[in-house]
Amino acid sequence: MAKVTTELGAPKLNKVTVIGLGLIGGSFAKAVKDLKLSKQVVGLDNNPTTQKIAIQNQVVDSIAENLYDACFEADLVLLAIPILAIEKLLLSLSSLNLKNTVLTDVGSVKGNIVNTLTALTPQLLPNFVPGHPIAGSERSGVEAADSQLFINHKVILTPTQETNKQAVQLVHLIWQALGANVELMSVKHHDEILAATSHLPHLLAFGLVDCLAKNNDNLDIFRYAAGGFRDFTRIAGSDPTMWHDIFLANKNAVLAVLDSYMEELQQLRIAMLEDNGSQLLDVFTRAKAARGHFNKILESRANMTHKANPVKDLTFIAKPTNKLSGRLQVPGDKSISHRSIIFGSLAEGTTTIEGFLEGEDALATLEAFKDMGVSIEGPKNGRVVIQGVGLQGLKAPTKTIYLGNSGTSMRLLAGLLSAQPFNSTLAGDHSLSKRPMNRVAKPLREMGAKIETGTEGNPPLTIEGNHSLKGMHYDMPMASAQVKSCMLLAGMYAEGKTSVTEPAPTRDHTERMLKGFGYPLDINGSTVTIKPNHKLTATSIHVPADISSAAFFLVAATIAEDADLTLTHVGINPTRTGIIDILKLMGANITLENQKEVGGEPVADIRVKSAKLKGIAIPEELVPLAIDEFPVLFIAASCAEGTTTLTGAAELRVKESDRIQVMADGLKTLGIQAEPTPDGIVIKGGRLGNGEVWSHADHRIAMSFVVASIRAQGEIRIRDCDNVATSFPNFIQLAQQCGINVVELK
Ligand SMILES: O=C(O)C1=C[C@@H](OP(=O)(O)O)[C@@H](O)[C@H](O)C1
Ligand SMILES: C=C(OP(=O)(O)O)C(=O)O
Repeated sequence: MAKVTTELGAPKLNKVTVIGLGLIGGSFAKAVKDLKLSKQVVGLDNNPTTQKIAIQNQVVDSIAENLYDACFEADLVLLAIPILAIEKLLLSLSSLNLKNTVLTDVGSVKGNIVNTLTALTPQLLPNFVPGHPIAGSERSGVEAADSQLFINHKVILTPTQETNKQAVQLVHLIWQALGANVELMSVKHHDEILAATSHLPHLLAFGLVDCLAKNNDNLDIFRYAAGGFRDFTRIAGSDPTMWHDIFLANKNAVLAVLDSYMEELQQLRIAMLEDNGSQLLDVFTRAKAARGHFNKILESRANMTHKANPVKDLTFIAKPTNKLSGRLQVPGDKSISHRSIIFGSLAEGTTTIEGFLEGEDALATLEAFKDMGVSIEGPKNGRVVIQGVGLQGLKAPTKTIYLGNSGTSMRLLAGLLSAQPFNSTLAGDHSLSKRPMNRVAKPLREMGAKIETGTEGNPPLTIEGNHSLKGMHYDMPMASAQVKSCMLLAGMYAEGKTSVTEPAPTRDHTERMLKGFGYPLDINGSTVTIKPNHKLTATSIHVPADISSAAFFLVAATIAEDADLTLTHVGINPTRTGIIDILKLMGANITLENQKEVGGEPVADIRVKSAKLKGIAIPEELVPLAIDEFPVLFIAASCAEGTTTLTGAAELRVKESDRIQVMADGLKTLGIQAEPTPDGIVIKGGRLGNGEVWSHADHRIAMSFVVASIRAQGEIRIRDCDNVATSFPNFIQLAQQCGINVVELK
């Protein structure tokens, strides 16, 4: 098998062959050729006109005379012919003795190909990587070949247990080099998803156009047809032969989704017949909300065109200032907001939440539960009302659950969904798609869960339902409240007891909230134990202001020359107050006023005044208690006299960005000596200069550099700030309100 050169992540091959030079085959060949991924690119197509155009348009280097020549010593052969023709081709290929050649295809149905391989040509199975680029268009033919066709499109690979891992890696890398986002999936799951999202809509479009065209008045119908008709039937212009093949090959999955669609139409028909407006309204409102969510997914995919061609690139311009004052209430706690939705949905009865964070991360969790059939009203001014469905009441989501930028949503949901009687897929944005998920997948698998991750243990997560879990004891290798919470959620459904021991205390909101919902659990030192067969009873929740958001103002007021600022009603759960302890060790002037307990969580008003800071060695035991606050603590360290050293914080490298490296880069740009180490950083206090820094789409980095501007010598331009909305949507307004000199560049 060809040696894959991973330099720049792109393979270097000797010979790539494409059989079938239509739009997809031609575009693949042209892209491989343009990017010089192979010394030769050979095409095979039995249409002489296609052969001519392929050479003329430099889609391939040469056209082979026959299958043998085409495949001889090829490293990779891509089969891009109609699905039903593949069977015959596989039989011919099996007689060629293709020892080291990797085969892959582009068909939009995978089951029939894998069945044929298994039944008729099992010797091809190890080197055959079934694939499907989702990049079709109603254009067709080699003349439409476009080497950019796959950029930012998904390619799904559905290797079987027999598929050779190196073969999968080669195909993965080559698609990646063509700009595609590669995902792995089981064959069955792929075919069901495609039946619903692509095949059914095509069937409907073909059917509607045919039905109207048969009508005597069709001329008038087409003449007056408006945008709705055009939008809905665009895909009826697709290649009839190709679609004929697809429907026959994926018959069962399409019939299943067609039946449920026909039932839905039947119900809509009855609702109209019976003048049941409220039912119509219900369906349309639900559909509109779902479509709105889908738009967000599309938008965020578009955002993945990031860096080279950012669709949005929110820039903050921040300038020095001296005086900060006033009373601010920052938005609700993100960790508690996530958990309020999760437990409210799983409870029996109606849960009301006040102070919910209306940021994108917490809203992603909220949407996920709506996708699973939970009725949730709001948020409206921080108020959310959830009609809980009970521990066994979630419904199968009809599509991939999209969790945007939110690691907490994905890791907590992984535990819950592993124990459900239905399949689910969890996906996220560009940043979340790179974050480690084996930390939850591994222990969940030990409990009996069936989870697939991306090749590097990253999202998407594909979770197979209907596997009963067994309780276990888990000694967590890292201090992570997300892993702990994931295990506790799975433990509510597992047979026997599930216990988790953490290496250092982490935020305990899950434990507190479980108790608040009346679910028993046992906490003994660093070990939490949970058992199944209890229930959650609806309650009301008051989410305190997020100390992780307040942190920006705690540092801002400390480093400003003339500051006296109060942050009201902030959660001061002792597993979250590392920021206060660390700042105080550095010499900050922080006092807690008005302390009380609200809904099981301690809160206080935090008053902070200007102070002269000194560098310290940050005690390692405080690291998990301030884990999200380090970017802004690095700004405090830059303004301190002397050196601040952080160790034991390698976790910072796997957050929304590598927070050690990204902060070090930004601080260096501003003239501060900041030396990253594998598990921390060494920062020498100095004068913050001015310049342009990049947040790498990390909300906390963006806000931290706004804080830095207070003591800068001039203007700081902070790029890539859109994600501030994930945790702190009104950050700029509150910053301006207390005197920070910052604006969004429009
Ligand atoms: O459980 C939670 O709500 C969180 C736990 C922490 O992550 P880890 O568990 O990965 O440390 C933290 O960084 C994150 O912002 C929120
Ligand atoms: C790490 C964070 O969140 P999450 O892991 O939920 O993406 C954060 O908010 O800093």
